[in-house]
Amino acid sequence: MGKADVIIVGGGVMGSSTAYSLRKNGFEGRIIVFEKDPTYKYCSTALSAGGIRQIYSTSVNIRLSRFSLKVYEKFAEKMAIDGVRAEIDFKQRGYLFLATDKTLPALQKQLIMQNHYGVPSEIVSNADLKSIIPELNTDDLAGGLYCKEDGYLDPYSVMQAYRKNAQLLGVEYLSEEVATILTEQGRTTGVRLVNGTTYSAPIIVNCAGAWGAELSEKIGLPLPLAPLKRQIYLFNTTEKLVKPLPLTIDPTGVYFRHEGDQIVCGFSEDVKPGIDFRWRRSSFDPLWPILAHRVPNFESLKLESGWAGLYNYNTADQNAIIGEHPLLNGYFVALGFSGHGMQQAPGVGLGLAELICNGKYETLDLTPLRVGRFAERDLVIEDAIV
Ligand SMILES: NCCCC(=O)O
Repeated sequence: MGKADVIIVGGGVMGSSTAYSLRKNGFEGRIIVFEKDPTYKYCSTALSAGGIRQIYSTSVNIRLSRFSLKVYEKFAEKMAIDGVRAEIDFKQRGYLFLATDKTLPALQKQLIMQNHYGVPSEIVSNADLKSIIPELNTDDLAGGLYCKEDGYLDPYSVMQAYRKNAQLLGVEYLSEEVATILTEQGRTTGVRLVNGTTYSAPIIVNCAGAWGAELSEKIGLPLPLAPLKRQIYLFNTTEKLVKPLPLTIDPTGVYFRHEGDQIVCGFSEDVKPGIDFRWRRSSFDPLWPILAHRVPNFESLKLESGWAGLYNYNTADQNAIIGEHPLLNGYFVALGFSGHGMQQAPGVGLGLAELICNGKYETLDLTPLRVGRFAERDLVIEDAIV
């Protein structure tokens, strides 16, 4: 039997940010991260669209995302190894929610809370929209909510930088799959791997993403989570846009941004919950007219490729579930990010590390995202879920 002080299940961005932050917070014990797929082929981090925004409607999401964005701004230098910067291609080209007459008042309300926490978001007019995206069709719009500090980055590079830095600090990564968490008298005692080996540890952190719900359910602690397929498309336009795009969200929910010279776009389709990575070209058909209506240059687009990833979707309130489980000592979770995990990973890792090392949050209060909120009927109602 192996022995550790902390076991983290899942080595994606959440698990790796947590492992790294534990070390940075002075945790000296043995930390093992079990990652079943070291190629990260199906990991939600690697398949994410990489949008980084602070424009949310709830205090906890705004604070957590703002903290994380500030980390990303200095990430390349801070995570450099042997003088080699950890480039993450963070392009602060802004985030833009386009609004109709109907949706603008809700965005105006969000703005007050965002500005209160120092987020430099602003309500922009149709004329402003034209200066941000000169080709935009604003005929049916009433303006938008824009934050120029926001943008997009390369999620895989962020995850790898956390992983490499954690390893340099002595965190062990083992390419094994955890079959179940072991418990005894109301506390965690370790994990059993699919290969039959057991590892003991007083603290287990479930960062298993889309597979995290199943792991929790096996020990009788179901969480309101479901994996949902999300497809992303990459296309070319013959007529290039004159300016780089912010990550732009159409009132229909279709979003798009530049990826080099190409455009990445996505949409949260209505799908049945389940593990499904099949990318279908035909799913793009309904998006094309929406894109062509919004930016006439997209009329003649050429769909090049795409991929499908999974949201670890919180079916109760579409927000992260973070912290120690109230019914099992030593069992911590960071799950349910519902498509906004990349925007929060640095803050989540730090928060969990503080909670594990010191028994409380110090830098950022993430209590609103606690596991117990479902039983307490104290949900976090967030209006800005894409
Ligand atoms: N979740 C896809 C990217 C858009 C957003 O949530 O900001």
